[in-house]
Amino acid sequence: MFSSLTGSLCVWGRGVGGYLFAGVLFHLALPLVRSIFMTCRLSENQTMSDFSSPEFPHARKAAAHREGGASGSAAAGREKLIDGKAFASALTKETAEQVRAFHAEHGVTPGLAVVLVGNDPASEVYVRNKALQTHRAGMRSFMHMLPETTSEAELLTLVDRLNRDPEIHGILVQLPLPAGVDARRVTNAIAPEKDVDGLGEVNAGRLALGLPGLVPCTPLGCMMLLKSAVGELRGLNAVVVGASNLVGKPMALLLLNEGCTVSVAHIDTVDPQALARTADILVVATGHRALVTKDWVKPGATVIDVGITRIPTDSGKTKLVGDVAFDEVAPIAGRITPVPGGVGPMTIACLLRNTLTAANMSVTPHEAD
Ligand SMILES: Nc1nc(=O)c2c([nH]1)NC[C@@H]1CN(c3ccc(C(=O)N[C@@H](CCC(=O)O)C(=O)O)cc3)C=[N+]21
Repeated sequence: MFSSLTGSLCVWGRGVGGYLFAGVLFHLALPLVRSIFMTCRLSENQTMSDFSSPEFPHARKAAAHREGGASGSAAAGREKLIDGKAFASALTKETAEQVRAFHAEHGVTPGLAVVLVGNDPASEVYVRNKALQTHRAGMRSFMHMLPETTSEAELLTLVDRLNRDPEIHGILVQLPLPAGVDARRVTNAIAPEKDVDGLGEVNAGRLALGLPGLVPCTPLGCMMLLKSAVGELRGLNAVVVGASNLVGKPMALLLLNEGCTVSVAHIDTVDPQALARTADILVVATGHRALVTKDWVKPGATVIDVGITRIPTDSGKTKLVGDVAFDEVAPIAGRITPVPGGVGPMTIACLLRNTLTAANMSVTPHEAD
């Protein structure tokens, strides 16, 4: 088994940081942390000490967070926006530098295989952006575009081949898969050390246990944004709306591992709005556009919008909208991610990070835990 998680040192904080192996992996992780703080400074006019100062223990921070709404009622200014696009671009730049260093040291270029079956529009958006970014980060991209009619057996054969291919360090099978294909079986067939989506049972179990592993890209990206916007999360009330295996569940676990008090609202929750109003941190991942209106949000809360729905506009074009009614929520939120330009770009940047982490694991001898 593998024993590290470079891309999310900052996310796991002391919980999992303590498990990290020294050496090359720290070597990788530290510049990343620096870059994240650097990005924070750029976007928030804060200094690194603002994040680590002992003068801000979590209790005071939580209290300040709860009171934040009073002054946050002006129209949403730019400073309210959590700029996922800028953050992701800094992160990918950092990854690219580390890919170069990794190549210089090992003569290996990290390779990512993406398997897309059929033509789900959300997945196509993702694939388009991802291919671009992979090359930008100096990695190799192996695309497998398969017809809607591809059988489960064919997919399993392909995954098996990719598992054995030494040029491939990360494998991502786009979801959703066509009806008739057991997505769980396919996802789980990916070797855990190449499972850059973190959706297999080994990595999901590791996350649940607070052990290092490959963490699902979207929740990982959300955590990075949260840490940059809020700093210390310990003691804050977090509500995750949506309980999917892809986002909601791993998100809740990451927040729990950071010391938040976490609630998950889902389809059977009796009063999700009332629950959401208790949140200092509100993460919304339901796929229902504009579900979360201002009545769901406590003034001053930090709102992370994972939703991404493409809708037609009056001018006959299309646009992307989130699960949060941005125009009415932004004025009362403390900080908020936009759609597009929020979580989406972070998902891709974290996928590249995870691929580099996986490539590192492939060259670094490590013991079983
Ligand atoms: N195994 C798996 N893992 C995934 O992470 C996964 C998946 N399957 N299937 C499809 C969804 C969708 N998804 C997106 C990621 C980034 C953007 C993204 O970059 N969005 C840009 C906008 C792009 C544009 O303007 O078209 C933004 O929000 O700013 C979109 C969608 C990952 N998914």
